[in-house]
Amino acid sequence: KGKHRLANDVERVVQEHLTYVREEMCDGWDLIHEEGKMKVYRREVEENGIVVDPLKIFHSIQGVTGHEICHYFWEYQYRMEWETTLDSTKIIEALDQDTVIFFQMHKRVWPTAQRDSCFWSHIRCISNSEEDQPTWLVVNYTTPHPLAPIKPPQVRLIANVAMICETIINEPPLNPKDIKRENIQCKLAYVAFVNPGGWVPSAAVRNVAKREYPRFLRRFTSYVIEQTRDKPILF
Ligand SMILES: O=S(=O)(CCO)c1ccc(-c2ccc(C3CCCC3)c([C@H]3C[C@H]3c3ccccn3)c2)cc1
Repeated sequence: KGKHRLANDVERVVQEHLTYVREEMCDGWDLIHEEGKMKVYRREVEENGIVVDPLKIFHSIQGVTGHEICHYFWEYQYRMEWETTLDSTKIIEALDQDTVIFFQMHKRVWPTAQRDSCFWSHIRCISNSEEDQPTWLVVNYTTPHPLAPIKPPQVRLIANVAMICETIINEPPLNPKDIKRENIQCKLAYVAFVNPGGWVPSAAVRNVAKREYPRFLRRFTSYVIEQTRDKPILF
């Protein structure tokens, strides 16, 4: 199938994330939260007085693959089952079988105005050298769309989010068919650049982010563990 109108944007943003995710976690990143294998880092950044703190979360989940994490993160039909911060979500356009455009209404976070978001969402498998498992990723990136007009007082979020996953197979058995869920784990890096799109009280957004990102990742990963428990492993 031919290239769609946003194919070049998708390629550029995916490559940026792949380059960026490997960046050292030292300069200017604060470890703001740790629970189990989850480490949450943040940089404090303001643009024109608006908090746009980049956020990076590293996590390792036992018993699921990177493909399964990305599948449940990208697919529309599961979203309202793990996303607790949305009033609604819908696909307004499909660009190809791996790239769709979402329009979402986010729950209002007092005292801020309600946010909505319109972003393309792309899922991709990157097979590196054949002996390792492939890397799976999802990128959500804000884009304008005629079916998602800005409707004040709602404020349009500007989001650039990536979920990048590796699958580790511990003590691989001779026959890959014998791999069990207790032998696999997913190492994920979640990166979020979210600009609230309009004035918000810095302290309020920083507190909400510090609480909500770990909560969302905890809930999302538990959801994937539940959904995949009795299913064949999706590599
Ligand atoms: O991973 S995704 O792509 C999943 C797609 O559904 C994603 C996740 C989170 C957001 C988001 C949206 C709004 C806010 C703020 C801005 C002013 C008022 C709300 C925040 C900040 C506050 C942090 C936060 C983190 C997680 C959940 C909710 N709140 C984050 C957007 C997309």
